[in-house]
Amino acid sequence: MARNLQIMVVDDEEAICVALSAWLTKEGYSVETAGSGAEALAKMERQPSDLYLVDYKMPGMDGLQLMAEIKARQPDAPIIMITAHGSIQSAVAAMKRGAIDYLCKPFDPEELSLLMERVAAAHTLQQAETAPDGQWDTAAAPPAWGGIVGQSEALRIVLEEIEEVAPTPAPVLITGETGTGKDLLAMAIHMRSEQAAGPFVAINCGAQSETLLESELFGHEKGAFTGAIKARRGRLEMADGGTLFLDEIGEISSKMQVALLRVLEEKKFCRLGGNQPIETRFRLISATHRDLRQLLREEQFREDFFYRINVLTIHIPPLRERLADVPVLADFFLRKYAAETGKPVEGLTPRAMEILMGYAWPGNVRELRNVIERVVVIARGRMIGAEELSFLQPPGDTCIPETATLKEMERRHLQNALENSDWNISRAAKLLDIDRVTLSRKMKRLNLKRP
Ligand SMILES: Nc1ncnc2c1ncn2[C@@H]1O[C@H](COP(=O)(O)OP(=O)(O)OP(=O)(O)O)[C@@H](O)[C@H]1O
Repeated sequence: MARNLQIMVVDDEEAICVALSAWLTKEGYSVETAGSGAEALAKMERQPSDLYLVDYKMPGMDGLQLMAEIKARQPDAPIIMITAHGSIQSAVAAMKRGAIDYLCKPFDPEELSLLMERVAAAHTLQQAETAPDGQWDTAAAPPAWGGIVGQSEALRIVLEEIEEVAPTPAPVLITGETGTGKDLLAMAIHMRSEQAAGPFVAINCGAQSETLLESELFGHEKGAFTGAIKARRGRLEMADGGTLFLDEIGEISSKMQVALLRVLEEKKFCRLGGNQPIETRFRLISATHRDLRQLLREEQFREDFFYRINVLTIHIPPLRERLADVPVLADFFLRKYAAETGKPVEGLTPRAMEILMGYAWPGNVRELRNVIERVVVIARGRMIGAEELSFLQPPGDTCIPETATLKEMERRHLQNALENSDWNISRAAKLLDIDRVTLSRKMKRLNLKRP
């Protein structure tokens, strides 16, 4: 995935520059390297970066001196100091002089990944906030919201609710159909919360088996189970001082609900295979596309856990109930994919837009994004016409009647994807942009079987 962040890595050890550059490039960032402070400043004159990763100990100009030089030229530039393992003093010195964080050598890829995501999110938000005009053009519109595009009244209300709940420490439950943007909303809450400077740690509870989820959340000690060759921190630990986002919370087992409830109440836990309590304090945000009250009635969800995670609720309506967002989202994705693919596509014809507005979007914004990506890739001219969107109007019996229930629509939609993939679950899941486990679960629930 291409990310909108230019990073400069400054280190006199070439191996570190090469390794960091390769890793960050793989993660989708644009990277430039410099072997000394002087080289970094020269490169910066030509092309300033959005983020600087600077080694503390370098011959000639050291990390702190370089940081002062960068700040003199680019006062708002975020700088992360690279320090040797265990060198807490240098990390503290760097933070005191304005570094936003520090990284210890050798690098923990997971930590690096989280740190970069946090910086990238802050950067997107800052860019949106300083953009001359956002998508919101009414006087009552909220300030720009990093990455959240829309102009409907329904979305405006949701964003207002976010402004209200974000600064409080209370757990938030975000509900809404799949693909409505719950992840983006969770991130927006984090960015406006007291923990904004801390980590935002997300985990999809529905995408993995219970054992894996448990070890991802709690971490484990060395030898806790076969294959645990070294100790590993879990997400509960990583989220300390920040936000823990539990996506697809409706999918977790009763046993896991009990375990998490205990952590939420005691604010401490033990890694798997360990007996040393570890303290952790985080803001909890959960999300689900399921009706948790229904799950409560069916006794598939615990009441105590439900009330614990559901102190504040934010509901994001499906796209078909906020059609005013469709044109701006379509335009946003069209520009994005045109820029990424280098295609000279400029817009949609009025008839094409009518088709988008008339479609039910069972997969919500994610589906709209995928549709636009697809039509940009196949586009021949500068405008996308109705014929390029004809696949949104399935012929004959696959046509979904206007009175269809959501469940029927979901079933038809999944069936279409499965038929288009010869009932290959991996391919269909990719087409639908969900994971295999979720698709298999949905198939079971909707009683969808290969004919
Ligand atoms: N208002 C929006 N503006 C821009 N992009 C959006 C918006 N809403 C959703 N998206 C994009 O649509 C895709 C799906 O959004 P997201 O993953 O947040 O949905 P979700 O509700 O969390 O889905 P799921 O329940 O499947 O996890 C993402 O690529 C996201 O960036």
